[in-house]
Amino acid sequence: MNDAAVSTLEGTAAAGVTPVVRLRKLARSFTQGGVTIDVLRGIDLDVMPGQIVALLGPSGSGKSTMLQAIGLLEGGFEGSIEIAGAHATALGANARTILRRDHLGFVYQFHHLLPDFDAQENVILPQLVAGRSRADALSRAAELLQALGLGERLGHRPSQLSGGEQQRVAVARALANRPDLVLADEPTGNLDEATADRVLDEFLRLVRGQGSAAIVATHNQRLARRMDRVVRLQDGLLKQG
Ligand SMILES: Nc1ncnc2c1ncn2[C@@H]1O[C@H](COP(=O)(O)OP(=O)(O)OP(=O)(O)O)[C@@H](O)[C@H]1O
Repeated sequence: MNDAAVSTLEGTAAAGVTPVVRLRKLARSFTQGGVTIDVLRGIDLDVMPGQIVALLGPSGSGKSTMLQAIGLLEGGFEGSIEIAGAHATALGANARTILRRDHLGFVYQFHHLLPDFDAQENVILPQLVAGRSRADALSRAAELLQALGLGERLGHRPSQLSGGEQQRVAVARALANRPDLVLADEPTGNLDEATADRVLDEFLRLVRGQGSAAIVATHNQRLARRMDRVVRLQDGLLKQG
C-alpha cells in the first residue's frame, strides 16, 4: 500500500479528496438534575469516501450521541461538522434536512421500519422523498432486497419478518439512495451472533460494492475488526485503533 493509501486509511485527508465527514472539536454536554456530564469533549475525525469505520466504546461512552451529531438530527453541539464539504453547523433546518437526504443513510439497532408498509414500500419511501420515480424506486428496492436474500419477502410487513430479516430491510432502506455515508448504530446489536455476522457481512459487501463510507457503532471488537479502521470513544475523546 502506498503512503497516500495508508494516510487515507488512517483518516488524513489526501490532497484534493474531500472527507465525507469532518469533525473538529465536537463537544456535547448534558445537564440533568443540576449535574452536567461532558459526553463528548472535543472530537476530531475525518472519514474519507468509501472508508468503513468501526466506532467502539463502552456503554454510555457517547457513540449514539456522536452519530446523532453527524446525522444532523439534534442540536446542542459545539464544534464543527462538515458533511461532504458543507459546514452543517452553519445551516438552517431546511438545508440540514437536504444535506441529510442527499448524503446520509441510517441503520439503527431497532429497525424503525414503518409497520403498515411492506418491505419493498419501506425501501422505496426514502427514494421517493429524494425525487426518484416510483418505477425506479421499486426496481432499486427489489434489487437490494434480492441481494439481501429477501427476494421472496418483498410484500411482507415488518411483523411478518424475523428480526434478522427486518434488519436487512433496514439496511436496504439505508442504502437505497446510495448515500456517501451510512451511519449505523449497533446495527446487529439486537440479533443472535450467527445472524449478526451474516447481516453484517451483507451490509459490508453492499456498502463496499456501492462505494459508500460508513461509521458503525458497536461494542463488539470481533465485528469491528472486519472494518477498514477502528476508532474508540473513551472519556469523551476519540482514540485511533
Ligand atoms: N438526552 C439526554 N439527556 C441527558 N443525558 C443523555 C441524553 N442522551 C444521552 N445522555 C447521556 O450521555 C451518555 C452517552 O450516551 P450514548 O447513548 O451516546 O452512549 P452510547 O455509547 O451510545 O451507549 P450504548 O452503547 O449503551 O448505546 C450517557 O451517559 C447518557 O446518559
